[in-house]
Amino acid sequence: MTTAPVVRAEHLRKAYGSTLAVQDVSLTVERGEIYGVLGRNGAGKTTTVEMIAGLRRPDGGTVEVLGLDPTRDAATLHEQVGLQLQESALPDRLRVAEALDLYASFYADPADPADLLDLLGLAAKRDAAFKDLSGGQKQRLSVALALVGRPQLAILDELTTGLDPHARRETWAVVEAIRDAGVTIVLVTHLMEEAERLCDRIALIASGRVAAVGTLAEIVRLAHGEQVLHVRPEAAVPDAALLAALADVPDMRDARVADGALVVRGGGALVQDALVALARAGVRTTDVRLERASLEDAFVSLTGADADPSASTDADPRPATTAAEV
Ligand SMILES: Nc1ncnc2c1ncn2[C@@H]1O[C@H](COP(=O)(O)OP(=O)(O)OP(=O)(O)O)[C@@H](O)[C@H]1O
Repeated sequence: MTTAPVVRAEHLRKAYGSTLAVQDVSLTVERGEIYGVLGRNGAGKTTTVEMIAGLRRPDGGTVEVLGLDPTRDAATLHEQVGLQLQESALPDRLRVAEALDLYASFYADPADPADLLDLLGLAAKRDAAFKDLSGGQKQRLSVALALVGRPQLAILDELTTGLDPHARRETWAVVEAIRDAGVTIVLVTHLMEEAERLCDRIALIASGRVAAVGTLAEIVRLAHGEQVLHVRPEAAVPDAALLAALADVPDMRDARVADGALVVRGGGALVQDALVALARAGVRTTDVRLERASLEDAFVSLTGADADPSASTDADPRPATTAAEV
């Protein structure tokens, strides 16, 4: 098995007229991973993956997929790359099994449609017409169609947009099953929770550029350091006195008081150093809690974007205090 990356994109650029959709995107997708391309609507995610898929020719930069040029070697790559694009539609009356058989006929060595229907939980729907499928079932069928050519790479764009939380979770399980079957996946999403749940590595895209790339843990660390410490003083202490007590804590990036509790962010030996500094200042503490900074915090910090839950039109299973979308 080769260890060469499945996708290697360098300094990709693409404009539509005067709109510079992708300004400078470089990314490398390794074999076997689920690679997330995460960003707000209009950030340039779809344009990026369309260049990777060979559907658009870059204005600048280079892209290689499985060692080939997606535009020049489109015919060869068609057999190797499965593509599920946003809002794929099929004729209303086409039945699930018919659609799969039709797509299978495009390939020399297709997957067994029955196996795919099992994998995607659609076996009971094999005779259902496209128009009678639920949103989640339609999405899963579109994934099945992307996989029928037995691709090495599957590109899945906004796979769960518009699905309810239950259908979304089912679809996530399918993506994991596909990865476990050996397919490398590029997953375009604007859902934080989806990226957190599924992706081995993530490229955060903002305004046509890569704001950060890495594992979730790396991105969070890059943005905030590793730790967020919440401490509540036993007795009321003026805010200024609390903050003054922490003034010399090494590796502290931020400290603030909210509702009488201190929230301290930083790296290194933050917890120990902050608690010692408070003790030295005579502040007795209770309710000490350490929190992992979330991907959403990291996104806001790295891209300067304002995570605004009201911008969302999707059902979001998480509490309203956290924005699930970027
Ligand atoms: N065919 C097109 N013609 C003109 N402008 C386009 C076209 N496709 C995309 N754009 C513009 O390019 C920018 C990037 O769009 P793109 O679809 O790549 O972003 P995205 O991150 O995938 O967003 P979304 O999640 O909304 O699809 C946006 O400003 C968009 O309006």
